Amino acid sequence: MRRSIFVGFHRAASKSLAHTTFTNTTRDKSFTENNAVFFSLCLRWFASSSSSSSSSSVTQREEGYNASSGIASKSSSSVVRCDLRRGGEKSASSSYSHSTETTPTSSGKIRSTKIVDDDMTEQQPKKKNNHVVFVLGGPGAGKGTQCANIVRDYNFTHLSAGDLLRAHMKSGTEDGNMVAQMIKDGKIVPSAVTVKLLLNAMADSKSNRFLIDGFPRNKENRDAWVSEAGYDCDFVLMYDCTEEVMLERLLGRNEGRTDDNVESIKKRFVTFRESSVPVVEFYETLGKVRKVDAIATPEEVYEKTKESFAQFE
Ligand SMILES: Nc1ncnc2c1ncn2[C@@H]1O[C@H](COP(=O)(O)OP(=O)(O)O)[C@@H](O)[C@H]1O
Ligand SMILES: Nc1ccn([C@H]2C[C@H](O)[C@@H](COP(=O)(O)OP(=O)(O)O)O2)c(=O)n1
Repeated sequence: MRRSIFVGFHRAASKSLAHTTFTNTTRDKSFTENNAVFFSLCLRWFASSSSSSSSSSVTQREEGYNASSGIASKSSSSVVRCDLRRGGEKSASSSYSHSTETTPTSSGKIRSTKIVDDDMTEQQPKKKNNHVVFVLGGPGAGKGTQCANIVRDYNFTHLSAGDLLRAHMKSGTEDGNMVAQMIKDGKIVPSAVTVKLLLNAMADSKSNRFLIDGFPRNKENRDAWVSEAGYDCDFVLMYDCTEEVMLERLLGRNEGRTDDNVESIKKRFVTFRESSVPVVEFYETLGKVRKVDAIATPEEVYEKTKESFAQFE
């Protein structure tokens, strides 16, 4: 904890230095004066924080996150940004435009992986104490089938991203038509559309346990979720299945879907391999993936699934 606070302190100091350097016209004089004042303030701060016990520091920080104070949201966005950079994705600023002064600068100085992961867990506030489980797996792996069992036994609300998108495509709007074409082509619909549908559905629900099925389909989906929802999932339930088995299941599904034909299915498999597998791998680096072998009878798959829900009994 002390180390985390110190890293924040160090970062704020670096940022202040950078700011001073680039904005002062009478650079040398002002630089020296500003930094003398700044470091004197820092020394005072450090002396006072050293005198308080470490347990009270922990309590204060935890309380800060729960209360969603300004300080808490600063720390939180700062940490998520580090994580994004580690994943080598798009620039943090484009994804988190609500960021504040404590956001890491472009100097790219990032904390160690261990500390980032600890902070991910500590700092993401859970809105309304929501529990969110992302359910992933290839097309036809059996996600929807197993979600129905979990809903029955563990009091979860099931939100299928695919179902929400299919309802949306029937709206007849331009947006809906675009979604229809993308689904037929096995493509992933822009995250803004999907995340909005999911968050609206959650807002309409009184539940605080959500199974979000078929989401996030790619890293962009995941980043948009964290940005908009403000928190990550509890864990990812991943149904592992071969394409051969999935193809056979999809061709026998018979739900009248526009994408359950050989041509669309092949495209969906490619999309799954190229976009969805990497997001599962990303969550593996966070230790959040619970894999279930999906090549068995539905009952056997469910027996394995239940192991991940013991905490919800
Ligand atoms: N373990 C299983 N064994 C055999 N068939 C299954 C199994 N799980 C699901 N199915 C069937 O496979 C098809 C696809 O399952 P579904 O749950 O809709 O997959 P997903 O939601 O992952 O696309 C459905 O017709 C379903 O009844
Ligand atoms: N997060 C998501 C989830 C689904 N979609 C689109 C693209 C998918 O091929 C279709 C169908 O998804 P759905 O989860 O219902 O079905 P499958 O797992 O492919 O059987 O919806 C999306 O664009 N983004």
